[in-house]
Amino acid sequence: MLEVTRLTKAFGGFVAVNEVSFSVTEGEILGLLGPNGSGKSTTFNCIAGMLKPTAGSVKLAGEEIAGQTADTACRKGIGRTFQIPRPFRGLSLLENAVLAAHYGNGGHLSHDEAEAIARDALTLAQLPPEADAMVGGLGAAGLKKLELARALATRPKLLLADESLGGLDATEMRQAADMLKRIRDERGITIVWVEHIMGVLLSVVDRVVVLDHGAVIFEGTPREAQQDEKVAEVYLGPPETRAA
Ligand SMILES: Nc1ncnc2c1ncn2[C@@H]1O[C@H](COP(=O)(O)OP(=O)(O)OP(=O)(O)O)[C@@H](O)[C@H]1O
Repeated sequence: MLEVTRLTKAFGGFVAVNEVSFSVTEGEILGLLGPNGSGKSTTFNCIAGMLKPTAGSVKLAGEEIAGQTADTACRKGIGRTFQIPRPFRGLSLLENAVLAAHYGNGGHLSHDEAEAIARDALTLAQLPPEADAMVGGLGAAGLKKLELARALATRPKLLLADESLGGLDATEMRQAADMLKRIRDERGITIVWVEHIMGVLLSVVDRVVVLDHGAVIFEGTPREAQQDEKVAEVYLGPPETRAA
């Protein structure tokens, strides 16, 4: 469904993403991992149309989408969440999701259609779909859920989830991971999930791609990732510096 080939993004002379290639099959959950600054968000932003790649190809269902704008990517079926949620705080949860539904569908929906999609997205994200539920009362976990609901309301085929666990406690992380799995299992939405921590992600994803310094250093199953020396080095440092 998604084919990223030799994707490269340079900022001036600095190459943040260097010939990154990976593919995602329909219905899969792929974990895109790597330490801070390894190029995960830049890769994401090139796929979602927030950044124009310097070189390389991004194909969605066989169609080249590299260099297209974010709204084109969204209308072609790529939904994304952001690391730092920025909802419209003066609006209700439902109004936030309705706006996302209109945006993701090119403004072609009637109000009733957009509202039905928005309520469904809020319910899927385990948020109250009632018209009077406001953003103000949400904590970190609630804001992450709203971020997810807004992305779901665009009716994506491919969901790019950016650091869905940031700022959550252990229980909330487990719930967030289970929610992404349920979204894939129940709706068949393909997911690329970016995190800098491995933790609970490994129990949910089908496959893992690990970036370091802008390049792919590992691709395989979660079990293989846990046993891979290069992955351990990136996360834990060289063997001689690790605690016994
Ligand atoms: N607009 C930009 N201009 C210059 N350098 C940038 C820009 N965006 C990102 N970078 C640099 O590119 C590198 C990769 O950044 P990126 O945000 O993609 O990493 P990341 O893996 O997502 O990190 P994190 O886990 O902290 O979000 C970093 O060194 C970062 O400083």
